[in-house]
Amino acid sequence: MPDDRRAGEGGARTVGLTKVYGTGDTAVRALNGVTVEFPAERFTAVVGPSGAGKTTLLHCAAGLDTPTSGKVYVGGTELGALPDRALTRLRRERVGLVFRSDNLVPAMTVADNITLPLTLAGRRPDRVWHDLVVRVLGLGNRLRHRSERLSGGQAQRVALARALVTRPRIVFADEPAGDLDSRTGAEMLTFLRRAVDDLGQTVAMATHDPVAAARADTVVFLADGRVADVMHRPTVADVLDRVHDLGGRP
Ligand SMILES: Nc1ncnc2c1ncn2[C@@H]1O[C@H](COP(=O)(O)OP(=O)(O)OP(=O)(O)O)[C@@H](O)[C@H]1O
Repeated sequence: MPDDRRAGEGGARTVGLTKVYGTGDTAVRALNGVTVEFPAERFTAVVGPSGAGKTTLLHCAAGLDTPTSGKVYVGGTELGALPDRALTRLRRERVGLVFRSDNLVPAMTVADNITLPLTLAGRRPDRVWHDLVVRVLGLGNRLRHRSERLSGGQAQRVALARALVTRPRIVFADEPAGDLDSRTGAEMLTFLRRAVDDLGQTVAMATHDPVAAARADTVVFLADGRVADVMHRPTVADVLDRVHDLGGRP
């Protein structure tokens, strides 16, 4: 589903991003000059050991957290230059989020959970796009189910559909398979791939898992808040080797 506007303006990128939590002796430099590209219509994984800054990077890139310095662009728009209301709107309409154990509203149907971001924004779904997302994610026969009856893997797929329904510029996924067993986790990664390959979406995913990372088109290695390496067309063995070279387990 690529469109020219999307291809022309790119997915998202950060330039010299720094994030310091706290002050004085207790200050933690979670990001230290991170320049990274999440190209349009590509699947990018961010890998690194615990505390490397993966979640902080995704949160800053998604406009959920404010960097201490540096810039974030979603499409052609610089987030730091936006007034609050415009930032809220961009976050709602241009960014999709999928987190570990994502919270669906349990008493609502799958259908209503998927369209929730649009309902909150007072918008109607684009039916053609909505139906395509539902079909590609294999949720067509679940739409009337109550969300509390879903398995963990199904719930994550609904969370992905909810992230995609606004047709965002980019979907940020933080350990989206982290709470799933390995088979269901692998399925979730297949659906993230489909979001890119079949729907022309852009995905940025943080993970500890080299097997998950190898499903991406590009892997960005983070260590101590810095980009340590970027690998294109990764294999599991290459990711494992690189993680080992960088001095640790992912
Ligand atoms: N709200 C916060 N206040 C203070 N320090 C924080 C906060 N959030 C994160 N940090 C610190 O920033 C650093 C980076 O954390 P972050 O959660 O981004 O890493 P991560 O790579 O996602 O780790 P994990 O894989 O364990 O989730 C860590 O040292 C963490 O303790």
